[in-house]
Amino acid sequence: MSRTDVVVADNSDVLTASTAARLITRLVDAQTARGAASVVLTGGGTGIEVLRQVRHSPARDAVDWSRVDVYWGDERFLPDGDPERNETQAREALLDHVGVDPERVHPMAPSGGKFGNEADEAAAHYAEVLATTAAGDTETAVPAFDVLLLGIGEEGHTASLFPHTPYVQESQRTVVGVHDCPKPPPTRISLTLPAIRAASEVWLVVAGAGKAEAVSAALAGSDPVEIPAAGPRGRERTLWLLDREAAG
Ligand SMILES: O=C(O)[C@H](O)[C@@H](O)[C@H](O)[C@H](O)COP(=O)(O)O
Repeated sequence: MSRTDVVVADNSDVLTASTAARLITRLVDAQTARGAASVVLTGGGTGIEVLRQVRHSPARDAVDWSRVDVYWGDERFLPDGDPERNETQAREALLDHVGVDPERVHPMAPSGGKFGNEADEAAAHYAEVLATTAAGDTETAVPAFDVLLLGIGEEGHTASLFPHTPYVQESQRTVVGVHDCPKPPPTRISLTLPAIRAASEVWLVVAGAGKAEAVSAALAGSDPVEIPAAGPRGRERTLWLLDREAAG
């Protein structure tokens, strides 16, 4: 049975630094248990700052980065190398500074690449990548990610699943092309809730008073169609990592 925990840090600096320490420990524990670790990264300022904090942590290299499988929960569908891409920011913040195995880093496709400007095709391809690496891990053809990181927006979006959209209601596909996003850029790729729920642990890392209402609504068990951040849950654990402002 999955459990939900809420941990509140005094401020956003303590939140991101402590989340980085927790992530390092989670990855080391996974590698100790099964020889590898898998993490799903998020975009957004808070999520990227966590990666920067991992990079600067004295404990960073307790992780064998060559045995970490890296995925993304969502991506802005922009040209390769675009500074607004979550992949670009994650590489600058952490991945380019540790010894990850390029074969084990799985970015979502950029626009203008092999899928041109077809975000839906790029999304379908990422679903195939997940199914291939899942190897029967879970019933949803998605790897049993050790930890899946998420941020949330003030109106309750998470990953690129926004309120009252068909994407947050998707129950079959694991990855979708998302169009007309209210948060720029308008076209994205996102894991769906069934894919997110394949993770062993889901961590929602949230800072700032502007998010307090969405956090409160999600924790109160709102309908994910209204508050998508109410939808994610880990198979073993759902962890809300908040600063005091976001905790309300
Ligand atoms: O690509 C994105 O924009 C993210 O995946 C998005 O879900 C983000 O995590 C939240 O919007 C929080 O962003 P902030 O941490 O910048 O508020």
